[in-house]
Amino acid sequence: MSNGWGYADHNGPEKWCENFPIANGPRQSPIDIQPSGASYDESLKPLKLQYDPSTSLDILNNGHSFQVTFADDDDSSTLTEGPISGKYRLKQFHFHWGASDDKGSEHTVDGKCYPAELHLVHWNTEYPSFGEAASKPDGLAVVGVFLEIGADNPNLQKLLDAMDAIKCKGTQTSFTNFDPTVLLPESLDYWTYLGSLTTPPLLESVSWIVCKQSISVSLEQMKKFRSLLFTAEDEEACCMVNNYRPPQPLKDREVRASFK
Ligand SMILES: NS(=O)(=O)c1nnc(N(Cc2cn(-c3ccccc3)nn2)Cc2cn([C@@H]3O[C@H](CO)[C@@H](O)[C@H](O)[C@H]3O)nn2)s1
Ligand SMILES: [Zn+2]
Repeated sequence: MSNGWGYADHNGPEKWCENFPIANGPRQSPIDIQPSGASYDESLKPLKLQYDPSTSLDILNNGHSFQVTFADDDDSSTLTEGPISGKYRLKQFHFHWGASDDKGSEHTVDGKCYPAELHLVHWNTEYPSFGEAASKPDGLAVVGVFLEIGADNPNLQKLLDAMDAIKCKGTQTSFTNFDPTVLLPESLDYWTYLGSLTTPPLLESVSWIVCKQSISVSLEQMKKFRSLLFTAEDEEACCMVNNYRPPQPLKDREVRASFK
């Protein structure tokens, strides 16, 4: 790849293996979740997500998505229980979405794509930092939530209102007092499997926790996501859409369900 990774034909998911050979590794993400192939595991605990809104810091267009970053220097915002052991701190959340409503999610369910997918990224406090944790097989835990076209979702509005200030790559603005709990579905039933980051460096350090239930997003709200740009102010504008990696081979992995 002549320049950094992205989602275009010349630097997109089919090319990432050139600089990141782990792209063809044994535990890559996302995957197509096939509910009939998932085994109910009664030992799986309910997710325990405890977020302190005062830890939200800012919202950034990083040129691949937009992310809300959280202060992670103490245990104020954590994920515990569920399929993991120990305590994981919230680092950031971001989304992946499509150019049209028929695609955009990274995980699929029996081949069904959703228009967008939310990822809440946490790191294992067994390790001193996110960067250290990211290289360990049990270092990260990402909660995935599908977005489905429906009623306007008021809980997305604060994010959407901030988008005018982060239109271009490298722009960011303060984003305080936000509780990501409002972005979770009513039911926290989930599928879980061992996988990877879905963007380079594609590290195989993620316990994936994908919620069965989706949250709603309206057509107008999706248009706002698609108004962001992959490009910086001084570059030819390129709309930020289709920033998703397609499903990868399951290989020798099992998918467990927290529900019957
Ligand atoms: N589609 S998803 O699977 O969920 C995600 N895909 N990528 C995600 N992040 C980006 C990322 C970068 N690295 C990384 C790790 C080791 C060396 C170099 C890069 N891992 N994930 C999540 C993310 C990371 N960061 C920044 O990673 C830096 C390197 O560790 C760290 O110094 C900064 O403090 C932290 O802010 N922010 N977000 S998540
Ligand atoms: Zn992601």
